Amino acid sequence: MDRDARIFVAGHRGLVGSAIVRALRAAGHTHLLLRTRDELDLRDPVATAAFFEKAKPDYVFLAAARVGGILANQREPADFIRDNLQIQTNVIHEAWRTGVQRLLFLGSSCIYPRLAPQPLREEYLLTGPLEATNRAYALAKIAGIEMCWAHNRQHGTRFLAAMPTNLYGPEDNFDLDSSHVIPALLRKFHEARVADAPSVSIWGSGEPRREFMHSFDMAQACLFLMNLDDERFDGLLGSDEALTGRFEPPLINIGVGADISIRELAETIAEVVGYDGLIEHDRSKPDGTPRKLMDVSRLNALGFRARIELKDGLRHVHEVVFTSSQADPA
Ligand SMILES: NC(=O)C1=CN([C@@H]2O[C@H](COP(=O)(O)OP(=O)(O)OC[C@H]3O[C@@H](n4cnc5c(N)ncnc54)[C@H](OP(=O)(O)O)[C@@H]3O)[C@@H](O)[C@H]2O)C=CC1
Ligand SMILES: C[C@H]1O[C@H](OP(=O)(O)OP(=O)(O)OC[C@H]2O[C@@H](n3cnc4c(=O)[nH]c(N)nc43)[C@H](O)[C@@H]2O)[C@@H](O)[C@@H](O)C1=O
Repeated sequence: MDRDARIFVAGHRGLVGSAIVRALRAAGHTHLLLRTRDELDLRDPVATAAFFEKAKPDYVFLAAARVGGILANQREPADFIRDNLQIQTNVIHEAWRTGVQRLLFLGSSCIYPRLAPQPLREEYLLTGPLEATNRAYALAKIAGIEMCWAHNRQHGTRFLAAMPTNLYGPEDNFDLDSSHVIPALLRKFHEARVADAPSVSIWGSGEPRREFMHSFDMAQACLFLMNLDDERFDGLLGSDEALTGRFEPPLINIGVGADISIRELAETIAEVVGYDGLIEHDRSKPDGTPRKLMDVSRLNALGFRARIELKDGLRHVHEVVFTSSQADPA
């Protein structure tokens, strides 16, 4: 991407979008196109079309979505499938119509079957039943992958779908009902330490395993992919199965390649925060998928590796969010 390229970061105030904006600015990009949801609701096809016609982006990072943790996904499946289908349909369609050079669509590791072999390889897409707690969200994301693929096949576009593992970082959602596990536990343990509370309750059995990546590394991976030379980028764009006989969607996993149990995560967060009380389990809350470990060999083979160790990343987020330090995680 040239430094003066017109780059639309959809969802630029979110966890991932804000990290992408920081990474783009650090790399010297000056022509960033940024709109809040109030300025441009991407569920609205007319407003989205008008924006693309006027702003004419060269590149699009599609990090706008309805996002939430296990409970939000379970309680509001209609909102999750509707908003995400609408946002991605409008953005992908307009990106094709207005001649965007490259688009990066962000999906999620929950697109893979609930009981897929581990680590999760890109080829496991559509090979089995999905996890019930986030099936609506996952199906919207799968539709997004197919939309990128269909546009590449029919229109020769260069739209790539990246599937990140579970993410965390400074601009996360820290609401205890709707957030993901890391922001929830950072807040719960921090508040318990301040209040000198005897115990902290975590959801589920603590046995599920998850892989976590800091939003700094996630943003670096996104820029790395969008900056690949044509030969390597085009090599990720999938083939036409009807012609080649091979199932090759335009799909690449983003992750760190290592996971831990939720119980171990809770113990690590307690240590980072300095809390030494008891950890209890609220078994009325769902566990979700037993394990989601990404196979990141395709990304690694291209030359990208995540840099931030989980404990360092947790310390960074705790400092920035709960002690107002502006430390750089890398
Ligand atoms: N967080 C995670 O653990 C993971 C996230 N992902 C994916 O990464 C991407 C980014 O997620 P994340 O940064 O965590 O999400 P956030 O919830 O932090 O941010 C979402 C962003 O999307 C914008 N947005 C939401 N709805 C609309 C809309 N209707 N019109 C315009 N903008 C909208 C929000 O805008 P505003 O700020 O103006 O409200 C916000 O900036 C998503 O595609 C998500 O599925 C994938 C795997 C894991
Ligand atoms: C990224 C991914 O995120 C979602 O899936 P998830 O990985 O299951 O998300 P989660 O981070 O909310 O939970 C991870 C694990 O942690 C446990 N857990 C313990 N205590 C708390 C707790 O206090 N809050 C939360 N949220 N979880 C807790 C929780 O019970 C679960 O076992 C998808 O819906 C979908 O959005 C998606 O793609």
